[in-house]
Amino acid sequence: MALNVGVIGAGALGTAIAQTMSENVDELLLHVRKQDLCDDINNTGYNTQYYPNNKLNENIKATTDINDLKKCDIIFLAIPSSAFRETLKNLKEVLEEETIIVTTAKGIEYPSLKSMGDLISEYFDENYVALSGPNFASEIMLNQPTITNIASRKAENSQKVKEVLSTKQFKVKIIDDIKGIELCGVLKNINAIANGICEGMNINENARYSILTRGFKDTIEIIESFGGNSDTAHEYCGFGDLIMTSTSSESRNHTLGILYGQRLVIDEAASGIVFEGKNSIRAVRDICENNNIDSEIVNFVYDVIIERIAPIKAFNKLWENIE
Ligand SMILES: NC(=O)C1=CN([C@@H]2O[C@H](COP(=O)(O)OP(=O)(O)OC[C@H]3O[C@@H](n4cnc5c(N)ncnc54)[C@H](O)[C@@H]3O)[C@@H](O)[C@H]2O)C=CC1
Ligand SMILES: O=C(CO)COP(=O)(O)O
Repeated sequence: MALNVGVIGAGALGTAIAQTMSENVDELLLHVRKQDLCDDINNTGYNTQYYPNNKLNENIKATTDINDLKKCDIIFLAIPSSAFRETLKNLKEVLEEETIIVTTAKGIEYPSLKSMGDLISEYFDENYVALSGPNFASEIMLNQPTITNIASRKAENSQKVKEVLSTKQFKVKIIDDIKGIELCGVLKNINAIANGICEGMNINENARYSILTRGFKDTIEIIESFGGNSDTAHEYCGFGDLIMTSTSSESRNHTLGILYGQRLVIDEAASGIVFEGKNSIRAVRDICENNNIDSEIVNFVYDVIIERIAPIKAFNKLWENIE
């Protein structure tokens, strides 16, 4: 394929989608922050930090120089949402205005309440595409069957991104709801934490799945209030990702919830693990307040994680109010 494609972020997801797309392009540029990891990838063919047992395809070339991305038609940002603004500022110095930027991050900026797409359009007009779905990176890396959704403001951009991403195993479905797709990714993380807290406390399954049902309903309400389409909640990026991450021990957000539910507090910053949901709680709570939405699930997660209220006390309040 003639398109030049780059990925920024050689972490779990960036490496996995680079591997997938390298099937479709002549050369895939993978931007890495650290020189030693960049050298490892180029010299050994392994991302020794994230996937020491999976050989990368030979046409993946790592670089630490952002100027190398100048020639890219499409750039995927596979970095945490907290790193978006700084990265976009740097990219603005080197990229052409028409470069398509794809966001994979499931986070939101606080206190601006801007989505990653909103941030991209601050620097690069409307040329962005959002990607989200039930997509554990470890499975994508193993070339296991996966579907994702993408959405954008320009149909031709979605089409180009679909072309570079699609393989026999990795399917891409275009939807027409840029607001909804991004919110689904953010809200499923809050639900994953909520269900993790309940699991950590050993709350019974009848209650846990009722809470998940309520979380799905709240997701729809929040999406609609933010100008999204409720149908998006029924997509892979909605229902699929919500259920997957709320119930799977592979999810970092779900695991974080379990730890809080067990009252085991870890040093999250020192762990270096990306817990997007934790960083989104205040933003989602503000979105609810601004739109007069009273989400018991959002309040529950806020009470336990931010206010540090005892999980059982927070759960009793949730259960009293849930209908
Ligand atoms: N891991 C997964 O299964 C999936 C992750 N995502 C989303 O993708 C995003 C990235 O997640 P992961 O790849 O899992 O995280 P990760 O922690 O595995 O990788 C993050 C990458 O970003 C780089 N990075 C961190 N701070 C940076 C900064 N300030 N400037 C430039 N680069 C920086 C790191 O060096 C690392 O290469 C998150 O928003 C996550 O929610 C979405 C779908 C699946
Ligand atoms: O978004 C994901 C899979 O779709 C990954 O979820 P976690 O960030 O909770 O691990």
